[in-house]
Amino acid sequence: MSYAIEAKEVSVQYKGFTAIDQVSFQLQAGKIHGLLGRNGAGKTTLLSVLSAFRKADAGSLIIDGENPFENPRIMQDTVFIFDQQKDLEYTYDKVDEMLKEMAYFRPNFDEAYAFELVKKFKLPLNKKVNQLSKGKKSAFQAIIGLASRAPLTIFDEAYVGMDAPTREIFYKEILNDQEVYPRTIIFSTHLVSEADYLFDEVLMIHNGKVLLQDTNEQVISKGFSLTGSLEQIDAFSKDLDVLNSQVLGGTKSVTVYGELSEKQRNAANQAGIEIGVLSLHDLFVHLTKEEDE
Ligand SMILES: Nc1ncnc2c1ncn2[C@@H]1O[C@H](COP(=O)(O)OP(=O)(O)OP(=O)(O)O)[C@@H](O)[C@H]1O
Repeated sequence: MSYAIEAKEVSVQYKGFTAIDQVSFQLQAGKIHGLLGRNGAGKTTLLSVLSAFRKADAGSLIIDGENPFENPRIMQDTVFIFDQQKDLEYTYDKVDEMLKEMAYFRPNFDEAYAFELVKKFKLPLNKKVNQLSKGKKSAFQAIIGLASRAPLTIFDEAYVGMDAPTREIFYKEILNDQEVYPRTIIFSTHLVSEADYLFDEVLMIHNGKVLLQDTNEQVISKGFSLTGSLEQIDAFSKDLDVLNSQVLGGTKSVTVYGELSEKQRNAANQAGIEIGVLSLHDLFVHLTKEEDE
């Protein structure tokens, strides 16, 4: 089971400051959506609306055909995992006790899978949750998020404190379990380069607005770099959407957002201009660059 989401002109304000500014998008059910945005872009605010933690100030939000706010069915089927290090300081139950209790709150919670994950993440079962290290607390949260198998599963920078090998286990588990038990997953992150292979679709936000939304494949296909002599690149790129440029001696390299026609590609090849691919990380960095950076 997985939920589709449709947001229309959703806005959220904090005392007059617009954190989410009339955003509209659709998230397809059963896909992994990467939510990318810089610090303060509005990711957590948006996710707290999608998980019905807070009500939008304007616009409409429909999840699986209904408004999720104060909606017991949708709320029970939504899991929102975020960095709860502070709250977990006051959780005195042991890891195994907590995991056993989860089945009362989460209709699809798979206890056997949760304990399998405990082994993979090497969590000490009989330690109290508040005594876990930072990374293990995040792993504990990730286990709840995964084993809940909720139709709408939201991970908001849920990897905080996990070391690189642990994050790798987390990412692989998302992919593997999603394949067997498809659900709608939204995964917000700054660590774009290491997590980009997870995403079916990408929603990029900037200053509270949607910058782009497309399949991961489409987004990546729209970015490329051109490298050649300064004069050649200047001439070739004058009508292109250049995001960034670098000059090294007589060589110039530009990052471009858009698509090259077959004719342009042939012309570039003939002129000896090198066409390179860009990663989602490169595009994210270039597309969200501020004027003074
Ligand atoms: N409770 C609040 N009161 C006032 N402003 C807030 C509040 N929470 C968030 N904001 C502001 O709203 C904007 C969006 O914040 P949000 O936490 O949603 O961003 P984010 O993309 O999750 O950032 P980060 O990547 O740094 O976690 C920021 O400018 C932030 O300062």
